[in-house]
Amino acid sequence: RSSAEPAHTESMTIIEEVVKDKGVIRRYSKGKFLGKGGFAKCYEFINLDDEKKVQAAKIIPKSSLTKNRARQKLISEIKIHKSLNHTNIVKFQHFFEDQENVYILLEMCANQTMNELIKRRKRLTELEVQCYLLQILYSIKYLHDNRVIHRDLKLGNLFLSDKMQIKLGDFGLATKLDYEGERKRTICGTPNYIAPEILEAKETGHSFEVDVWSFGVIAFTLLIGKPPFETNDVKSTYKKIRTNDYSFPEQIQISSAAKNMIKKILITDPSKRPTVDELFYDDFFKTGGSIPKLLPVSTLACPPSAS
Ligand SMILES: COc1cc(C(=O)NC2CCN(C)CC2)ccc1Nc1cc2c(cn1)c(C)nn2-c1cc(Cl)cc(CCC(N)=O)c1
Repeated sequence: RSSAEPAHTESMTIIEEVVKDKGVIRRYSKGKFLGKGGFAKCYEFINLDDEKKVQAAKIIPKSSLTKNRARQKLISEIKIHKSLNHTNIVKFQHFFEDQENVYILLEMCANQTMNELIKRRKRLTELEVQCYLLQILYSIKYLHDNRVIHRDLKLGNLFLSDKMQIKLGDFGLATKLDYEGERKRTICGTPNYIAPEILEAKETGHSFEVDVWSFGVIAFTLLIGKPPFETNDVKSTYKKIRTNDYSFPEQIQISSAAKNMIKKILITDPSKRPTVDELFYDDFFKTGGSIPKLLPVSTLACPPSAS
């Protein structure tokens, strides 16, 4: 600390207006509040020493890290996320701490998450779903090829960049297998689109197939407008997942290719589900025309065809 700075200011505020990262003397200006997740709060951070670069700062108060489990979870999230590098995965840019907080600086995704998109649009056209699902498949393939299981794939973790590219984020429940064939047996935190084998805590454990299950739930939600097992209480939702109790609403027309893909994925027995590599060749992605790499920003508000 420079002598000019009185010592007591650091203890008075929780998140200072200009936060200093002592490690490399970087200064950030705290911008608007973007939202929260668990104990973390997310703010826009403008990097005062790097052409005003804007980043998403996930800020975790140290007061929430007193329990060892919460600390281990954060350490695991940082360790796994730091090691990843893929265009459809949120870039982990930097992390540092001060007396009050841990700061994780992440790639800014200016068009929020697919949660907000679905809230605005109700449901998407099949062309849009093909475009988004392909990008999500690329991100999951990259994770699985690197022996990482995300374990909490959901619309709220699928961010949209300013160019409308999908960026998978939030590795708080992710795990890295130590060897091929390893099966995980425990998970903490409530994944939203949870696979039945995790619910049953099968002695056979769980693995990559849980991400494929969540991918199927995401596909259903984007096409229909709400998740397949949704009820108004968690216990009933878990029962529907365990008994594979879901159906396609009559009043919503979706192609048989879309229905068949979802039916192939939402299978209780994980060994019967397709792998990510197999899903790239599913009929749902075999369209006469080509699938756009990116959609126009206008589709945040209305379908692409209505141009
Ligand atoms: C400009 O960029 C954003 C804007 C907004 C936004 O407009 N949020 C409004 C804020 C005001 N309230 C009333 C409505 C939502 C939301 C997210 C933005 N970008 C944005 C947010 C981001 C990231 C990248 N980019 C990453 C990575 N992690 N997080 C992150 C982290 C946490 Cl802990 C919580 C949230 C909010 C919940 C959520 N899942 O969106 C987000």
